[in-house]
Amino acid sequence: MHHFSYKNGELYAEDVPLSQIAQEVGTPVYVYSQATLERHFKAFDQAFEGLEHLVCFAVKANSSQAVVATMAHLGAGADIVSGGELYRSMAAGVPAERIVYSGVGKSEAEMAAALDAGILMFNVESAQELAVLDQVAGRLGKKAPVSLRVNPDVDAQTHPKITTGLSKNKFGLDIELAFKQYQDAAKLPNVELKGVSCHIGSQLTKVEPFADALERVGVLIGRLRGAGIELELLDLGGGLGISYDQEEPPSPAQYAAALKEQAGRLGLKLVLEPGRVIVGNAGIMLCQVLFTKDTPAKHFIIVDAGMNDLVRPAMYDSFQAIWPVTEDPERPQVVSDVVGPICETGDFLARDRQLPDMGRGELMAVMSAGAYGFSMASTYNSRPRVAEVMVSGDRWSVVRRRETTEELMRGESLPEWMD
Ligand SMILES: Cc1ncc(COP(=O)(O)O)c(C=O)c1O
Ligand SMILES: N[C@@H](CCCC[NH3+])C(=O)O
Repeated sequence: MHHFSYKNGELYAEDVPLSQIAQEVGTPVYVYSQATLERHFKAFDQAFEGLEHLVCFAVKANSSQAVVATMAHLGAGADIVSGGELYRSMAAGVPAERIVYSGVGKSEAEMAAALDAGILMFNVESAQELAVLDQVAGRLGKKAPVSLRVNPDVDAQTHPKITTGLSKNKFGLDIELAFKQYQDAAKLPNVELKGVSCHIGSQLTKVEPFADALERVGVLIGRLRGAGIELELLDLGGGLGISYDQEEPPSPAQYAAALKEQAGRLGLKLVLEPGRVIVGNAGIMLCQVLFTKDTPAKHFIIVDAGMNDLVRPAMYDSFQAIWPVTEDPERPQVVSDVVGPICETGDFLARDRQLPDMGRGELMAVMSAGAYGFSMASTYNSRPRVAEVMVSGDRWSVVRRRETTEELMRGESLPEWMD
C-alpha cells in the first residue's frame, strides 16, 4: 500500500491532499508520511526476528525531530556521526544505550559528549582515533565501549560517491590489519572492546556485497575468538537501497534472509543501521512551477525548489520521480528539464524527462525525497531552508517551519574595524 497516491486525480499524502498543505504552508515543503515510516521500520525490524538485534536508524538520512522521535517510539536506536546528531537523537527520545557512533573524524569534544551520555558504542575508524578516545575516556574516568569499523574491501556496486567499503575509501580499518589492532586495543586501559562493525556503502541493490562483507567479518571474528578476544556486537551498517526508478533492490526480508544464517552462527547480537530504506520513500518534496521556457534545445520547467533544497540529482546525477499533484491522463507529455532557481547549471531535478506538460503555478511532487533530502539542504544563494510537514491519517502538522532570512544571518557581524 502506498501512502502517496492519487484519489480522484489529486495526489494525497495518506488522507491529506498535498494541495492543501501547499496552500497553507507554501512551497517548497517536505512532506513525510508517518504511516510509511512505521511500516518500513516494522518490516525491517521484523525481518530480523529470531536473531537478537537492534535497529539503529541512520539519523543522517533524515534528522528531523519528528522522524527521529517516530523511530524512537517504535523502539529504534540511532546511528550517529556527529555531536549534533547525538544531541538530536537524545532530544527525540532515543535512549543513549541504543546509540552507535560512526565516522572517521570525531572531535575530542564529541567523544566526551558521547561518553558522558553513555552510548552503546563507538565505531572507531583509525588507530589514532582509538588512542585519543582512550585518553578522553581516561580523563573522564570512563571506559569507552568500542567496536572497530573494518573495511572489508568489498565493492558495493553503487555510486562511487557513496561506496565506502573499498580499501581506497577513507572508511574503516583495513580488515587484514584489524586482528593486530584488536590485540593492541585490548591492552588500552580505558577501552572496552564490544564489537566489530562494517558499512560498505549506500543504495545497494544486491545482497551479494553484504553477504561477502559479512563473510569476511566472520573470518575476523573467528580469529579473534581463537586469540581470546570475545565480542558481543556485530554491526553490519546500513546501505539497503530503494527503488527510485527501475531499480529492484532486495526487500528487507530478502536482505535479512541473506544474512541471518551466517550472522546467527557467529552468535553475536546484531546491530543494523538502515537510513534510506526506512525514510527514503516516506517523504516527498512538494514544489511549484514558477515559469516554463523553450529554447532551441530544451523545454525547461523552472520550479521554486533548487539544489540547495534537494542536492541528490546535482550531486549524484540521481533520478527522482516527478509527479504532478493534479493528474490528468488527457494531458500531453513533453520532454522537459526540471530546474531550480540556483545560479548553477547543475541545479536540476530532472533532465530530458518525459513529463506531463506543466505550467506556471502548478504543484509537483518530487518523489522518494525522504532520505538525504532536507538533511543535506543548504542555504546556498541565501535561500532559507524550507518547511517540513508530518502527516498521519487525516492529520498533519508543520514539524519545522520555514527559516526566515533573519535566521540565516544570525551570528554574522562585521569586523570590529568596520562600522
Ligand atoms: C556508517 C553508516 N551507517 C549507516 C548509513 C546509512 O546508510 P543508508 O541510508 O544507505 O541505509 C551510512 C550511510 O551510508 C553510514 O555511513
Ligand atoms: N547522501 C547520499 C547517501 C550517503 C550515505 C552516507 N553514509 C545519497 O543521497 O544518496
